[in-house]
Amino acid sequence: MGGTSPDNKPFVRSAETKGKGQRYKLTSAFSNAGRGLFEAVRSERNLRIDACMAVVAIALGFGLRIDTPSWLAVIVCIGMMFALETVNTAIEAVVDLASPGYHELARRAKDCAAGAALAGALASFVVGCIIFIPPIMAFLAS
Ligand SMILES: Nc1ncnc2c1ncn2[C@@H]1O[C@H](COP(=O)(O)OP(=O)(O)OP(=O)(O)O)[C@@H](O)[C@H]1O
Repeated sequence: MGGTSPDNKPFVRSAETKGKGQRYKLTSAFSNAGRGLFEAVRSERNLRIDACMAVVAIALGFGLRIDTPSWLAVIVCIGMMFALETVNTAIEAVVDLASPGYHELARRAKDCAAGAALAGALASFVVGCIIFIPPIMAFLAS
């Protein structure tokens, strides 16, 4: 479709053909994005921890019958964490490609990407505390 890589693996769309108006099927775009998410979850411990936290939050949400605004906050936090960790994984891969050896800019890029994921995780933790602690306390007191 769009040429081959040096090791003969087909590009869905190469940088060369990108600007020439070549059609790119929506199904291919979804399949590549899904593969990226799957690979990130498989390779990144932090994403697997996020997935476990998401399952716990959803179970608590059903168990404690949280309201619609709380569900919206939980869903946004889960989506934000998966997005940030996946972008962090992408940045790590690009940095490793561009700078396999030590470089101060590589360090800064990776530290900033990790910092973004940490900021999202801290915000999600606070949101989780605000949503879940009051009903848990009420449940324990009853
Ligand atoms: N090429 C490099 N040059 C300079 N420092 C680097 C380089 N690669 C990694 N580092 C430093 O090592 C840290 C860990 O990098 P690594 O690639 O192991 O990420 P990681 O442990 O998978 O991070 P995360 O937990 O965010 O997924 C980076 O945050 C950075 O400070």
